[in-house]
Amino acid sequence: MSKIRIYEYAKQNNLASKDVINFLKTENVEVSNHMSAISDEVVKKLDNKFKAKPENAKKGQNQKQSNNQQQNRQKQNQKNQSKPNKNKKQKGPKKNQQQERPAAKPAETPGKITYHGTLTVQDLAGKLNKEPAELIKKLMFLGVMATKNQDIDDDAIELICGEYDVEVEKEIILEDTDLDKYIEEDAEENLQERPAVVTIMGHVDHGKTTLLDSIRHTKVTAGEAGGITQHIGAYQVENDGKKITFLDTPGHAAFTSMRSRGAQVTDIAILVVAADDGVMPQTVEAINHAKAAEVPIIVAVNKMDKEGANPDRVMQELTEHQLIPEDWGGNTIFVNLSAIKNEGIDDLLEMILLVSEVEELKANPNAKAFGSVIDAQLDKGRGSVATLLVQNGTLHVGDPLVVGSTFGKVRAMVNDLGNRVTEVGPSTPVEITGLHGVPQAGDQFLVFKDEKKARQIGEAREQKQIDENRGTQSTVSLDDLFEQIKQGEMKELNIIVKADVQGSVEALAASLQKIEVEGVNVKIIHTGVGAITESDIILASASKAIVIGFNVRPDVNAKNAAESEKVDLRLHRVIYNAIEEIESAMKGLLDPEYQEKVIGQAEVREIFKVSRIGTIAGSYVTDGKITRDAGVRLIRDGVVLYEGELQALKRFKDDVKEVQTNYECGITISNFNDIKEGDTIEAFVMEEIERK
Ligand SMILES: Nc1nc2c(ncn2[C@@H]2O[C@H](COP(=O)(O)OP(=O)(O)OP(=O)(O)O)[C@@H](O)[C@H]2O)c(=O)[nH]1
Repeated sequence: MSKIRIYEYAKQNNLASKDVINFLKTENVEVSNHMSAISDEVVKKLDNKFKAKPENAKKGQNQKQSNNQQQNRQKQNQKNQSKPNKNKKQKGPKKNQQQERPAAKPAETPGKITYHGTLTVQDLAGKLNKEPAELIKKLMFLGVMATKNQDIDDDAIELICGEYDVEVEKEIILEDTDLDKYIEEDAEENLQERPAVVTIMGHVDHGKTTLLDSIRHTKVTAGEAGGITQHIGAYQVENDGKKITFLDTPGHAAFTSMRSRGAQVTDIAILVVAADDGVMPQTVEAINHAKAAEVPIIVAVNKMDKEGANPDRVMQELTEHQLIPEDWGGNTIFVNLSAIKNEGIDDLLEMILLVSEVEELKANPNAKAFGSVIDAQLDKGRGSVATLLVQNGTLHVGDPLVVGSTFGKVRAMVNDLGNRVTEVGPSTPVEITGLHGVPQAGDQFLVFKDEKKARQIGEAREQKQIDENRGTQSTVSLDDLFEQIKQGEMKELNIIVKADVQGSVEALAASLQKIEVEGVNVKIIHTGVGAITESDIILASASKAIVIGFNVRPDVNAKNAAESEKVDLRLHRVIYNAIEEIESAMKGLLDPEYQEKVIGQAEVREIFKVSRIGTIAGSYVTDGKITRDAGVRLIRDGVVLYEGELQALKRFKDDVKEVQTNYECGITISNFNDIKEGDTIEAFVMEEIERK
């Protein structure tokens, strides 16, 4: 791809950069200034405009002697070109194209046209060198009623072009779809303090929802007229004249799934632990999720009103996870409270404000707004409704914006109290309407100066999303690990370890942690006993981690999630192999020639014991197929009990080569008889894969 910049092109062709930029704008090519690089395609466009016809701009001198007549024509052409450029600002791009045309030579129908975004009838007429009226008539015959300035859809454009035998291509600018590129950096002096955004996490039933409600009721109802709060996915409260924003969906799964989409909205995590119950598995998960996101944790020891409440035990248990109270020489804040009795709520809010201060949370309220989607859905009456959290800048009604892979213009805004508002500043949640599509929680949004640009980028992002969904690029994969390490892109390799028993988890994690290759070491971000779950995969995706399963399998949801999130999942039955694989991958020594591929699964429905043969598993193929020469694994409750070979595969009495989905079969496994009803038999083959 050419990396010529506009000013270079202009210089080479004796043109003013401004004229080049103006022309590109009439062609809907996005350029910001004379330093912008332009693609080959755009250069071609410019050549067509500035070189082909006039051919004078740079060669005027030489041609002077050769042909006077031609020169006159050139002058004429030049005039025609410069005229529209001069008054471009007042008249807009579409008129320019029109104005140019009458002076041009008899208009020829082009062989091919390209466009991006949408076209009005007039735009299309211009591109085809036809009169808009002619197109309007043709459209009418095709059953499309449109006026000159109306946008026509892609199908209609194609139909019209077909009528004229013109090839048509819709261009999507895939470069520059990254919203980060458009975020302007804020000067330090423009930054002001902003409210903290808080997420509440913790084990099931430890009181997350009750705490959220309690904070809302004690704080919101007090000051606000009416006091009926809307559930828009987040709310704000005031304490000591300072605001705090709470995300309304408690739990680390939501938190991390947002993070996996690029949204890091939480500034502080409140870890709720019931004083009578202590640290439970999901408490640990929540800690790991918060740590992976590098978010400070405040511990809320809840249910202090209960009889068995034992806050000391909670503290004790949490020290094992490096959350050490200040009293014991650590730096984790613990607040004892009772959500149900509204006790200790003020203390908690005070502590949140304290941590906010330490974190120096700041934003520029005068910038163009950007932030994240908290929640979004399609409403029957209102169309796409999205709750956005403004993270920087101020969002106004009427602002054009790109949100995830969609775009629009803020039509109306409603805050968490159900009031209509016209503008909202940093750390404020607000529900908006006016988007063309429904974004996803965790998507980022950014306000643009004009609607057209928002639309172009929104459409390009949508296209990119579609392409990416088709693609197979993984987040972090052992296959390209070495490349990433070599390029210095990776400092730490994040790993999640799941195994059948705690002993294996610990052994594996300890060995993995010792690996260090070229300054890159392994960081175990989460461990657990049991099958690999969707939550593990989401955490892996958000943290760019690899998941290692030792004697365990992913459950169905996890398997699907790993596929869609492109998380590299490695399953092992020998600890040494797991360690060696990681080490080799980091050293670039991974032998990628063979890879295991699961080809099918069968459910064991009935057991027949035949003394001569052993246990025959009367099975039903639920997925893929089972083949005679495949390797097999016996899985019970997500745990691999045995891995080996098939001894026999039968349909009724006959030996068969393979059995497809939805068929029954009899399976015997070589040297293994401990098969039970409800077990799963998984068939796999070793497949040769292409080396990168
Ligand atoms: N005694 C007492 N009970 C509480 C307190 N806080 C919550 N509970 C009770 O604990 C139970 C669970 O509370 P929730 O707020 O639903 O817990 P949660 O963590 O949101 O639970 P999930 O949404 O299922 O994860 C409910 O019956 C609450 O009434 C408290 O401070 N004291």
